Amino acid sequence: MAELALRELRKTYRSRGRPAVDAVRGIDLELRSGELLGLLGPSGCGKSTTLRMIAGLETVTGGDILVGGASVVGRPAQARNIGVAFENYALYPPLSVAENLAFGLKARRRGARGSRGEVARKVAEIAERVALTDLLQARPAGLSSGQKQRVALARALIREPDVLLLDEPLSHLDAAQRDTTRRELKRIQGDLGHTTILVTHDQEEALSLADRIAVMKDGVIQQLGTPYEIYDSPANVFVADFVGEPAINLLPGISTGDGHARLSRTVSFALPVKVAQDREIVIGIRPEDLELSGGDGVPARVSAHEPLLESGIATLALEGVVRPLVALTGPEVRLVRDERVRVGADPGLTHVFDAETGDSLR
Ligand SMILES: Nc1ncnc2c1ncn2[C@@H]1O[C@H](COP(=O)(O)OP(=O)(O)OP(=O)(O)O)[C@@H](O)[C@H]1O
Repeated sequence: MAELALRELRKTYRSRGRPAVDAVRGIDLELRSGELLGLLGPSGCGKSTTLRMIAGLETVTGGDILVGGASVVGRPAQARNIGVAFENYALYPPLSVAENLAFGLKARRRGARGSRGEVARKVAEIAERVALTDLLQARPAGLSSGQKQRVALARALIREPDVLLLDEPLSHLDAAQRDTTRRELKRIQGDLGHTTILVTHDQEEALSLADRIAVMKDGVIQQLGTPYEIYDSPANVFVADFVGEPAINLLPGISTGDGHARLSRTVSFALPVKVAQDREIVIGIRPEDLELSGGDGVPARVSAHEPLLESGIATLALEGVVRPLVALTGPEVRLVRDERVRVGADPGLTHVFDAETGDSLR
């Protein structure tokens, strides 16, 4: 396995008669050998373009890509030793699973093809790893989405790549398959220790699989950190809003200068840091960090309560505040519409952002 580094990587798509699209605007990333990095962002943020440039399927407008310290930018895809498992599987329908896997091996070894025995041994070995042994003679059409996904993964792995690229590996799976395949993927990646980039728009996928996450928007990395760092200390409003389910409450307010944010004439929350008086800010409080208490706290009216099994979700109205507040409630809490409650938040868990730039002020 090798380290992977992206240096100031850029991509501008130019097509005649159309404005140029700056899809990737100077990305810097360093992956340790064996690390799994999640590249997370909304549709159109440049994730796939980044992956395709690393794989050699897309030209680079600027910057460099280094595998094990050596630039691969000038090399064609087949000479990069990078394994790619794409969203749409790209399996060959007339071939059996075993043949699809062997094909992956041969495609790279053109000229220096391994012996038949060696190919068969590698196919058997990788099939065992990803639990495909019983399906080696099946055709792709007869497989479930999760099984097809495992074949695509096995085909990328059989090349013993220096770097593994996974593009939305779980997006075609139903909820139950996604859970099991995600666990399998984590186990396999952990066992084999490939340096891996996983592209996804699904925060759960990124949070559960990745050692570190790079959150991307408009071709720029907004924040790079461990899942906990991203979740606990979002660098800006975009990251705070993109990561977390239900989404963080983001409420515009004015700093009072004495460690509070005023959200309306009667509603204010304590801030984790001192902010200059009259500065326009946005406070962020995660639904799970709000406490419904009988004692102190801000008066609120319940506008809806969804009691789920392990927890509930309360939607609350604060006096004079336009946006509703969403709070997670414990399994024992029963609320009715229009009930009056008090809601509070630990200032240590409250986030504060500049209203204009969106940057965190913590
Ligand atoms: N071949 C192309 N020609 C022109 N523009 C492109 C091309 N491919 C992608 N783009 C544009 O580049 C930007 C980034 O696209 P990209 O597919 O990398 O984003 P993404 O984050 O992977 O989104 P998705 O998850 O929807 O694939 C988008 O604005 C997209 O429209």
